Amino acid sequence: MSPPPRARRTPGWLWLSLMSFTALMLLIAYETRWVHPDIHAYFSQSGNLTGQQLATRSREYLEESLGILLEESDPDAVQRASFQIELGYGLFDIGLYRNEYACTEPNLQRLDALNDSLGQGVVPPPDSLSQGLLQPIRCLTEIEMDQLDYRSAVTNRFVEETRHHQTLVLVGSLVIYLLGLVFWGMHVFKHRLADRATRESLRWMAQALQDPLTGIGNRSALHDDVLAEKGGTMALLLIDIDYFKQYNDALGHPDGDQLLRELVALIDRALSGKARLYRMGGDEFAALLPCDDPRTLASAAASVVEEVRRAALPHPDHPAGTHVTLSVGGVQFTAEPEAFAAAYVAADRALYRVKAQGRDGWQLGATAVEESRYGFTGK
Ligand SMILES: Nc1nc2c(ncn2[C@@H]2O[C@H](COP(=O)(O)OP(=O)(O)OP(=O)(O)O)[C@@H](O)[C@H]2O)c(=O)[nH]1
Repeated sequence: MSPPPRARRTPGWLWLSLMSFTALMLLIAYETRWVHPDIHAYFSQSGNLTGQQLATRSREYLEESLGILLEESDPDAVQRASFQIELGYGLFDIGLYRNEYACTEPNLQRLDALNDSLGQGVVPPPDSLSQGLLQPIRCLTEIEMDQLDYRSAVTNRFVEETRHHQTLVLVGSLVIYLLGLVFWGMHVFKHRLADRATRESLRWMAQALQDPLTGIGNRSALHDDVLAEKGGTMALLLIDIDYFKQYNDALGHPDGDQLLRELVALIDRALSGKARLYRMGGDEFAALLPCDDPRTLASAAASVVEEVRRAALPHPDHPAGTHVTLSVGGVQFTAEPEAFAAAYVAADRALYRVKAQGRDGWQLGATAVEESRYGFTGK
């Protein structure tokens, strides 16, 4: 049998937002760490002569040699001029100039020829001297200008590209940031929805266990609470109003409802707030309280009956008196599902024994206590 297909997990909004913010951080790191060295490398040219700088220096050597030859003609000056021309030649004779500037080759030849004749001690007349040096100087000047133009064009392009790049980074950061915020908002929204659903479920669950008229627990709540007490020794009292039908008939159902609420408060007071109360339906209540001793059970049952007697709530149509009375059946039991079921039957029987014997009293269930030993019944 093939295993069931695994449910595909989609990343939640929280993860999406965290991923967006991580992407944003990476983008910023890229911008500050990777781009910066590029800019630095481009603008920092210390130690490297550029195409323009070589041409400038070469031209300066040639101009110097021209100045020497025009002013002096002694052999020493000629030698110095020849040396300057050689230096200028060396800086002029590079691949970049030869490949890209047509004037380079013929002017290098002119310099060669001039230097040859200077080497033989022959200083050309001023006209041809000017030709021999001025032409290369002019060529070098053109190269300088062109290289300057080239450099500013490259710089402009680089600045433009950098600006474009920065705009992209800015827009990208903004988009990622906004996406992150949206994802985060979705996460918070979803979280709130889940919270609300949980609160709603808890409210429904609480309502499902509550009697809406009196606000105390209902029959299901009693079962749940008994299960929660697992193994504990408890007392269960079943409490029924005597002649409630007549009360309703005489005073109306709203007054009947009010009596139900008042009795809850009285029963609670009788048991000193130590019992949990439940409405089992109609005019029947239950009380659940911890009870290690049958005497506690008897005194709890008696207290409930006494408290209502003391309250002397008028009952205009009570066949046997003038005030509201209660019948109570009690039992002690161990909080286990089966023991509880038996205890409930025993308490119910005890209650009906009270009813059968004229009401307004209490009895304890035989399964829980040895009636013969304690004889706990009360009028
Ligand atoms: N006002 C009101 N009456 C209710 C409510 N639920 C049940 N009752 C009434 O409670 C009465 C219970 O009547 P019975 O079961 O005959 O009990 P009883 O009249 O108290 O008689 P005994 O228990 O034998 O003393 C009925 O008349 C129901 O209409 C409720 O929520 N509000």
